[in-house]
Amino acid sequence: MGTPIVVSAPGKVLIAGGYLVLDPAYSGLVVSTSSRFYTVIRAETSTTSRICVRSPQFTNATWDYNVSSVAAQVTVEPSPENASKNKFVHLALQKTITLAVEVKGASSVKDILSKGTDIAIVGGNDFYSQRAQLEARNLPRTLESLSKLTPFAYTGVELANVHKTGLGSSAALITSLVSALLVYLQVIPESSLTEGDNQGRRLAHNLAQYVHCFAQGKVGSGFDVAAAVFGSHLYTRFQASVIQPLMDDQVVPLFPVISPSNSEWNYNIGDFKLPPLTRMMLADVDAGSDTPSLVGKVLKWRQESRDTANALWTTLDSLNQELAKTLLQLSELYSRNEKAYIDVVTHAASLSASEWSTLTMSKDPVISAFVKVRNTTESIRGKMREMGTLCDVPIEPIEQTKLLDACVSLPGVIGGGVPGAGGYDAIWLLVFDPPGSSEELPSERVGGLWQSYTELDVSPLLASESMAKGARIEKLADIAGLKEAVGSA
Ligand SMILES: Nc1ncnc2c1ncn2[C@@H]1O[C@H](COP(=O)(O)OP(=O)(O)O)[C@@H](O)[C@H]1O
Ligand SMILES: C[C@@](O)(CCOP(=O)(O)OP(=O)(O)O)CC(=O)O
Repeated sequence: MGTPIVVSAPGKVLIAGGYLVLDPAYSGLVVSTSSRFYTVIRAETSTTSRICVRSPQFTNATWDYNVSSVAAQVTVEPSPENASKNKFVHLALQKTITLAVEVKGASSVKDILSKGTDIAIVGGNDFYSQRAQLEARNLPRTLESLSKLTPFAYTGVELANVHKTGLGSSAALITSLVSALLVYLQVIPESSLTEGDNQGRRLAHNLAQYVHCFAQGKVGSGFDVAAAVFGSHLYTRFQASVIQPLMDDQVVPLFPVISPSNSEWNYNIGDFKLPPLTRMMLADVDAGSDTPSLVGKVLKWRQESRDTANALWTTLDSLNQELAKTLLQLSELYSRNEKAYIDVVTHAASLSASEWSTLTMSKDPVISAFVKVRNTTESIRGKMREMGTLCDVPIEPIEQTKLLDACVSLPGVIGGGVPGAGGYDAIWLLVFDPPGSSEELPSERVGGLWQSYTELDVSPLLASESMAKGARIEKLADIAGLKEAVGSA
C-alpha cells in the first residue's frame, strides 16, 4: 500500500459579523482553529472499486460505496448493508468524482479507484463536547485535563447523537474530504494545499462550498467552509446565484460552474489574523441554540424594520471593520518594533483593562491599539445585544453577558464576545499571552474563573488560532495520535 494522502482542514470561530456576513454588502471576521478535521485516503489491493469510509470516533460509522460507470458517467451508490446513512460523505464522494471525471477523464479516475479505496475521517476532540469523557475519568474541566485526553477520542455514540461544540464540523469535514479526494484523483497537485492562495485551493473551495450547501439543502454565507480552506480571514460571501444551477441536482457539467475561472464566484478573502503574543480562548456553555431559527427571526426583523436594521448594521459593520483593522495593525506594530510590543504585552498582562492607562507607556501605539480592540469589542457586544432585543432573539443573553463581563474584567483579558449567531452556545476571548512569564498567565486566570463559575455550565475548548493557512497536506506520522486513531485499512 502506498503512502496515504492526508489533508486537514481547521474549524472556525466567527468573532465578529454574525448575521451581517449573510449579506455580501458586509463582512465577517473569522478565525480558524488549531483543532482540525483529518481525511486519510489509501489505495486498497482488492479487485473491486469499492470505497470504504470510516469515522472511527463513532459507533456504526462505516459506510461502503459501490462505484459504477456507464460511459463517462461515474455513480457512487451507498451499499445496502450500511448500518447508517451519511449524506454529507456520499455527496462529497459523488460530486468530487464527477468533477474529477470531467477534468481528468473517466479512465484516469476509474484507474485510480480500481483497486478499492479506504478513507478514514477524524475530527479533533474540540469539535465534540468532552464533558462525558472528563467526568468518566474524574478530571476537572480544564485545559490541562483536555490535553490529557487521547487525540481523536472515541465518543462512544453514533454520529447523530454527538454533542457538537459549534466549531463547524461539517464544513471542516467536507473541506478535508473534498480536498483530499481532489489530490488523490490528481485533479489538483499537492502544492495547492502547501502553498497559499492559488487556483487549486480555489477549486477545492468552490467545490466544498457547493457540496456543503447541497448537503445542507440551503446556501448559507459559507464563512465556515472559507475558513476551512483559507484559514483566518475577513470574509465577504459569494452570491448564492453562482451555484443555483447545480442546487436542483440537474445533471449539468460541474466544472464550468465550480471552476475558479468562473467570475461569478465573487467572494473575497481579506487579510486577517490575531496579533502576536495574544491567545484566543473558547468555551462551550452547553445550553446550545438552533442557529437557523435565530437567523430566521433576525432576517424577518430586518425585512420588517428596514431603516432601524440598516442603521444598526451600518454601525456594527464599521465597528467590525475597525476591529479587523486594529488587530492587523498590531501585527504590523510587532514587526516594526518587537521589543516595544513585548514590553507592552508583558506589563499589560497582569493589569485589568481599566489599569492600562496607568502604564508609563500608555501613549504608546501598541497600548493604544489594544485599548481600541478592547473598546471596539465592547461596543460590538453592545450593538449585538441591541439587535437581540429588537428582534427578540437571545444573541447575547443575560447569562452570557454576566459571564463575559466577569471574564473581560480579569487582568490580561483584552476582549471577547459571543461567536457567530450567538445564543446560548459559546464565548470567545482574546487574552495576552506574554513570553516566559513567571506570573499566572491570563489564560490560567480565565481557566480558574470558568472552572468555578456556577451560573452557566462552562467547558473550555483546547483550540487556539491556527497559524497554518487553512486546508493543508499532512504527514500521517507528524500528527499526534492520528495513525492510532485511523488504524489500518
Ligand atoms: N466525523 C465525521 N465523520 C463523518 N461524517 C461527519 C463527521 N462529522 C460530521 N459529519 C457529517 O456532517 C453532518 C453534520 O452536519 P451538521 O449537523 O450540519 O453539522 P455542523 O453543525 O457541524 O455544520 C453529519 O450528519 C455527517 O453527515
Ligand atoms: C448567523 C450566521 O451569520 C453565523 C452563524 O455562525 P455560527 O458559528 O453560530 O454557526 P453554526 O456553525 O451554524 O453554529 C449564519 C451564517 O453566516 O451562515
